[in-house]
Amino acid sequence: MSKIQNYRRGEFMKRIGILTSGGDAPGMNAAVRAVTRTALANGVEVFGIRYGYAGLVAGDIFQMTSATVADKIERGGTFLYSARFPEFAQKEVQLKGIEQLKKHGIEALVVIGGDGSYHGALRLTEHGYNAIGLPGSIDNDIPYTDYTIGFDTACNTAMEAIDKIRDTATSHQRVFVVNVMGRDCGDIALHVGVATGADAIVVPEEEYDIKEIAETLKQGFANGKKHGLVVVAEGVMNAEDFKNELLKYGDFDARANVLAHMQRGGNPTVRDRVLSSKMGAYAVKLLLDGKGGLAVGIENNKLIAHSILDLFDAKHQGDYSLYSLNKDMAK
Ligand SMILES: Nc1ncnc2c1ncn2[C@@H]1O[C@H](COP(=O)(O)OP(=O)(O)OP(=O)(O)O)[C@@H](O)[C@H]1O
Ligand SMILES: O=P(O)(O)OC[C@H]1O[C@](O)(CO)[C@@H](O)[C@@H]1O
Ligand SMILES: [Mg+2]
Repeated sequence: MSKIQNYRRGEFMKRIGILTSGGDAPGMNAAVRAVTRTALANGVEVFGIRYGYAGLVAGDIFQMTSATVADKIERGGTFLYSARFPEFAQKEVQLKGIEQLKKHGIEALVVIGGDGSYHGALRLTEHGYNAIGLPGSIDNDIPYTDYTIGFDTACNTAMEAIDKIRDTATSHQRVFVVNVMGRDCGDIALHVGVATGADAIVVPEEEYDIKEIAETLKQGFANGKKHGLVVVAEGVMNAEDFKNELLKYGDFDARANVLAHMQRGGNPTVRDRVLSSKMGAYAVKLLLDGKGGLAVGIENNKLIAHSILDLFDAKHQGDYSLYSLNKDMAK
């Protein structure tokens, strides 16, 4: 792996920085709080960096106290703000970011974000600044972690929205095709589909047969069901297009619905707050141990840290047993 600075625990490390990057996720604030409070408890000063890597390069950096992170654990979004800043893939831009870190005496960084943000963290570590990544993304698309920060909240938000959709679907005996987020990952669709009793779940990781889905829906109505529900991961197909395809195989009264960014907002659930708190504290421990270029994860309820490099060769493994489980229950 890349260069590692060997700070001794608490001895040389005086200041760390923290930023949030990529798509925001509920629980990011709880993670920032955990990092800040844990660092302060270990005698390390903490600097917040606004607007992800864009703010790092621009020098939008401020010292945080315990009070800065008060009243934040329950809030959605990220109070440090986020940004997509593709310029950070360029070495000269990364070096500008490092100049800012040096200017503020910041010796190491915690980055909360997705796979793109991890690339930035790895580059900083390679340039001699230890950076640790925390998986902040609603998509649950990051390898070597069972769950990402924000996934549970997003699933609950989508589930509640679909429960409401079902009220109107039943009243009118309609079929609803609902898009949930997840870009190229079907985890939100799988979990939410099972939790809402969907007739079919469509995810990028599994083959689907639209004719078979139409038959399941028809059978449902024949069995006395008063509504139909198909949960489609956004990466597979737009809900409107999927609905139109479905109508080729069945004479349904159907509607399409895209839940979109509402899934990214809202107060984090207990699970997300606890996960964020554990991961944030662990990231500080790793930095105090002189480690960098690592991504924090949780596997079988145990905190782990993997080289970020390993993550780029791996693919997140979801619980695909949910797919067949749902198929059986939809019959
Ligand atoms: N190859 C790279 N090298 C350095 N920095 C990168 C690289 N790729 C992405 N980044 C930085 O990380 C930021 C976030 O990346 P991206 O937009 O891919 O989101 P993400 O972290 O993967 O989150 P999500 O996919 O969950 O929204 C980018 O805007 C950029 O600043
Ligand atoms: O509109 P934006 O910010 O580009 O993000 C949309 C994407 O972000 C994600 O929510 C991940 O954060 C994806 O599921 C979605 O495709
Ligand atoms: Mg990403």
